[in-house]
Amino acid sequence: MTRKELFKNTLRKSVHAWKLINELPLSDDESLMLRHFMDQPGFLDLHWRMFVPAIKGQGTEEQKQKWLPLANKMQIIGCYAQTELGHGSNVQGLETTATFDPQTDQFILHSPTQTSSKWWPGGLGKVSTHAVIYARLITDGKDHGVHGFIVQLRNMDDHSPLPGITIGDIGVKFGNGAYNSMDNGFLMFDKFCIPRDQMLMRLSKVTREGKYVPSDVPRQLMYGTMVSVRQTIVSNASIAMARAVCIATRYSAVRRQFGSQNGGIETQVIDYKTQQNRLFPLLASAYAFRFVGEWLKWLYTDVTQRLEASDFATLPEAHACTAGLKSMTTSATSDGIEECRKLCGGHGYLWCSGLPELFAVYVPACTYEGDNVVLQLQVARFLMKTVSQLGSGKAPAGTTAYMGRAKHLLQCRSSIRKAEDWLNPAMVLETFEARALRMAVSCANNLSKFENQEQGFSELLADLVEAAIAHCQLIVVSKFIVKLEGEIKGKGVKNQLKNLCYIYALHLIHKHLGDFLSTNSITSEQASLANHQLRSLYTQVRPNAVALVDAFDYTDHYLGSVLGRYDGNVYPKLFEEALKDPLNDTVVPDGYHEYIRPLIKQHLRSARL
Ligand SMILES: CC/C=C\C/C=C\C/C=C\C/C=C\C/C=C\C/C=C/C(=O)SCCNC(=O)CCNC(=O)[C@H](O)C(C)(C)COP(=O)(O)OP(=O)(O)OC[C@H]1O[C@@H](n2cnc3c(N)ncnc32)[C@H](O)[C@@H]1OP(=O)(O)O
Ligand SMILES: Cc1cc2nc3c(=O)[nH]c(=O)nc-3n(C[C@H](O)[C@H](O)[C@H](O)COP(=O)(O)OP(=O)(O)OC[C@H]3O[C@@H](n4cnc5c(N)ncnc54)[C@H](O)[C@@H]3O)c2cc1C
Repeated sequence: MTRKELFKNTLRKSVHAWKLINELPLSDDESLMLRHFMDQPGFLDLHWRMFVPAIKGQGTEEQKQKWLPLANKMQIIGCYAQTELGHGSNVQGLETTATFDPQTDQFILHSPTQTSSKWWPGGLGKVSTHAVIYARLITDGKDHGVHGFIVQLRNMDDHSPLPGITIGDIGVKFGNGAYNSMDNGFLMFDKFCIPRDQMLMRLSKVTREGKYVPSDVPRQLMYGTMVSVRQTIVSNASIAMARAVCIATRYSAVRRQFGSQNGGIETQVIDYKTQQNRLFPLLASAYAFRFVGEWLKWLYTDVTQRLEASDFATLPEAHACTAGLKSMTTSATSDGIEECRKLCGGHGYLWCSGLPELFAVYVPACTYEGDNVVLQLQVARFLMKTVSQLGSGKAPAGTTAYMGRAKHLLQCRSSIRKAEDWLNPAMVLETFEARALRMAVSCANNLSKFENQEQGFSELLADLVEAAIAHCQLIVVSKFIVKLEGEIKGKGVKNQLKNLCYIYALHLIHKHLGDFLSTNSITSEQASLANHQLRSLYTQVRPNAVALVDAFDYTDHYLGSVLGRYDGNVYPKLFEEALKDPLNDTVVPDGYHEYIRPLIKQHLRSARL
């Protein structure tokens, strides 16, 4: 499809999905599922996942009563317009202004520079009638920082931009189809006026007289919509990873190379330990991310309930967990999808393998909802704060509770003696805790050598990110272990999940061996034992690998991959796909007479053939 066709077709699908949701009707969870199977980024994502939650989270009761019924019936379509051409990560650096005019009781929205243009918001370019706009609030010449506003962008009769608004699509993005179904947009305001009651005023207010009334709740609640989406992105990472792994595992069982004896069949590539060493940790990650996603959903629900009761104590942890896990799981999944493409050899590079499109549509997850490095630095700040409070009498809680055992974890030596000891959950956990704590404490010690903490922080950024990743990996491993300790129906299933849990943990040790050795969390002998155990786990997973990906229950239609077909009938179908290519419509290609024939003829003449 051309870009225009792709965009229009996605509009068609989105509106059809919305019709089904109402007609059947579907519950909220079912509606999310339907969107998932629609399987293309589109304006519904931003309307439901960001515009509506932003109003719910930051609007007053009156604002919710006014706007939510319209949004819930999709009589208005909204998006979330925060990022600007010049500023994305640095939200406090946004330039768009919203200046209160007491004479008209209005805010004047203005884009003072080119870099202040909104740039990137999905659904903004061509579809949205409304947006939640983030702009600097100015009253009486004073800048109060960034706040949210509900703004109508387009005329409700003919969809034209309202006077004072310039709006459009930012152009083609990575990949052929991928994210190009979405109208990520730009937007500029030229002194555009909105009524005062369209500032989202649950957190802070501007009175009729133009007085700014700050809230008595943390201003970070303004970032709540991002926290909510980051949480869902973790579960989505599992879905995308599982999809790539399903394709690569099924195909690795079909594909044979070398090893034929006396004219017999060749070896299935899934039997090579190198293939297993690349594939099975990704299979394990798909399960691990699913379980940590379930836990994160619980954490998010818990913090939401606490916030409603004005208990803000767990907000920093919820922010650190959603930011860190969003970052860690999306980076691992993007890398994992690419690894799965390589695991499928040359055929993985074919569009019909389903992997190139999956990669192209998935990889921006490392950037949207917060650049992955920037987000890990938020985790690092949280860790440094926690370390600095050790010994102050304030016991670390939640995911940093292990830091409360700092004295032990800083000096303990792993008691792993034989390979099977690596199947002991307490020993594995302690290894990850020791490594995470020691990396965090080492950063804190190095920071303390700087007179200026912020300067020290900038100097140590790379180490801080590594410490944050170590903490996030510990969370994933520990939540996998907790899952195993809970109720899992079926002993066989539990055994399989145990294998995957240890593959996940031991492979991380192998991959980040430098961290584990340099922090003396394990010895090089213990590292060898971990490798030995890993190989044995691969052997145990091998006979069940295909069943473990079938368990994801993806249809062939959803996978969209010739290589990942459930029936394994890969080669005939590759031919069928090839023959569908427009280049094969004719035997002699268009251009032959124009370019190939004259070239050949010229050579034939000169060679006197
Ligand atoms: C085939 C498949 C197809 C599709 C895929 C399927 C499904 C998709 C699934 C889900 C996707 C859903 C939606 C669509 C996807 C994309 C849409 C994308 C939308 C966007 O990208 S919106 C824009 C997002 N932008 C960002 O994330 C910006 C990142 N920057 C920030 O968040 C902050 O500015 C930053 C960097 C965290 C903080 O900057 P700064 O240091 O300047 O901090 P502040 O001074 O502002 O605050 C300091 C203080 O506040 C704490 N804090 C920061 N953030 C939060 C927070 N969110 N909650 C709580 N607390 C927070 C921070 O720790 C500091 O605390 P301290 O003072 O140290 O105690
Ligand atoms: C597909 C897609 C959809 C999007 N949808 C929306 C949307 O609906 N609404 C919306 O408002 N926005 C949206 N965005 C924008 C997105 O949120 C931002 O792109 C994202 O937050 C990153 O910001 P940036 O582009 O400014 O990156 P930058 O911050 O410019 O990052 C560039 C580089 O600088 C590094 N860097 C930046 N700051 C630091 C630091 N402090 N320390 C160390 N390194 C740093 C980063 O790691 C990165 O390597 C979308 C983006 C994409 C790609």
